[in-house]
Amino acid sequence: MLKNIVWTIAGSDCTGGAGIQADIKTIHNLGSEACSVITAVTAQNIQGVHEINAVSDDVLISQLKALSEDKRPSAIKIGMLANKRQVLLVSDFLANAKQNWQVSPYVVYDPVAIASSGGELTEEDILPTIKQKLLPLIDLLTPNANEVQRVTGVYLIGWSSLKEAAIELIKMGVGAVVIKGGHIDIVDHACVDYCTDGANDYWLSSERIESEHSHGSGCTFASSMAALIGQGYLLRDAFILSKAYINQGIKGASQYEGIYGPIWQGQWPNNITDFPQVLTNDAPSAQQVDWQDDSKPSDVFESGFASVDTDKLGLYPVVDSVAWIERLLKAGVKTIQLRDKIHQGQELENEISQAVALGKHYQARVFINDYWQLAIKHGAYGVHLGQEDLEDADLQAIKQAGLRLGVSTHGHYEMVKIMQYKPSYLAVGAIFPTQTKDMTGQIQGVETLSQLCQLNQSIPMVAIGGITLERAQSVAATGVGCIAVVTALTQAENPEANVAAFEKVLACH
Ligand SMILES: Cc1ncc(COP(=O)(O)OP(=O)(O)O)c(N)n1
Ligand SMILES: Cc1nc(C(=O)O)sc1CCOP(=O)(O)O
Ligand SMILES: [Mg+2]
Repeated sequence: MLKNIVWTIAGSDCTGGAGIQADIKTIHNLGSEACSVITAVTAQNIQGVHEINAVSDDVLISQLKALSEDKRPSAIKIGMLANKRQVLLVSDFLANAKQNWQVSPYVVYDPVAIASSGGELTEEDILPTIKQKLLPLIDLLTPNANEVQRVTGVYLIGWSSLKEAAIELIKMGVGAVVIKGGHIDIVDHACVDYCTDGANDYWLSSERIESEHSHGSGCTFASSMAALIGQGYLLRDAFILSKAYINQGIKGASQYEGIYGPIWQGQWPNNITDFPQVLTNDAPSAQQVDWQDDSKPSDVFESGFASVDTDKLGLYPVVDSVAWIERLLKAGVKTIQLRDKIHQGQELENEISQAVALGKHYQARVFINDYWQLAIKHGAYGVHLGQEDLEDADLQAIKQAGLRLGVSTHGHYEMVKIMQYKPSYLAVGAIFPTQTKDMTGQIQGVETLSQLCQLNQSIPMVAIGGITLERAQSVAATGVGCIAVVTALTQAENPEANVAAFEKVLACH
């Protein structure tokens, strides 16, 4: 299989802990192919940076040229640029690549203005040139607190100042920003990281890990972002995965002796304890860091939603009428959803009450999509809500009525966010492209589904989106335990035969 190629344009760190060495280990360990363009050879150790030997213009250009010929990347990570000439050369190169390459590379820049060990990494003040020439070509900038302050002049003294600084950076031309929380001291027990593309904001909070061994964490984070976005992960998913990678790396580094050791560039992060919390209004994690002045604790986080009494919900048809519910319950289905996007008013209410009655008759789990008030009124087994639906729903009312809650998620970020609510099940989609709903840009594939199943071992999982009988085996092999389908049954020649065939596949796992 062809690997996704990621370049790192950065300086060599002879200790191996940061710079190009950290980048290559990260990119490789996360499953991409790493190519390197060395800008400088540094001599450094735990005492600091002793020497910087910038490569000549010719040496820099010849590396870029050679790689351009047969190793074009999906993403490029830029770290240390040693002088103004290098900033100009790399900017010219990127401008040309973005304009003329068939596939424009996604460019991540970690503005290593100041080495973590304290020594300056540049020969002169290159900031004005960076702002003028390089930043407008950057898709994602990953500064720490010092770098944010140096570039924007905004001091990070409260959570809203991170937003303020990010807006300044986006005005300078970058596509998206992650402000890393490692050196932000608004709270001392947690590390809060912020990501925005100007339209969407993502906030993560991790318990601060007391360790002296974080050398190379900035390089590792930026390389991880480049590798994951190059592999097709959404910004928010690359963000949470990269943060988990750093947490794993800092914990793994504690085995080193001495001071200021390097972070560990480990394997794919698949331990949920390494993942940060997603900050949402009213969540306990947000209160712990005083995230919002006006947020108030919500009881909904205190306990989980009613259980579905099994960790494997089996085949889960999602249908739009009572007629389909009756037909499929007769065929032996035990979990089903009424997803009625047509009826309104009394007709809709009649559909819901009949669906609930059928569920009771056949002793099956009937979930009602979207209409949580009617589901409560008619005593449904459960409710299914999407991300946007959650914003308007009264979750406490659903919980108090004893209804189960299923929630749609699309990737790592949303799954970790929703796990805080302890729903009755978590749906992941769309696994494959589907004609039933526009899921552009949110196709997960079985590999991601598998990662998500490994991460969440506490809440039953459901896979949905483009799943056919032919694809069912690969989906069930992830350990998901439940397959939700629309067209694989509603457009089948023999839906009853397909029910039996899906159940057979699921029973083998
Ligand atoms: C099992 C299951 N998974 C996902 C969905 C989609 O829910 P949502 O995102 O709210 O979109 P709509 O179905 O309301 O269009 C679902 N219904 N069921
Ligand atoms: C309703 C729905 N929700 C999805 C999600 O990913 O949240 S995918 C989807 C459509 C599923 O239909 P089919 O089985 O025909 O592909
Ligand atoms: Mg919905």
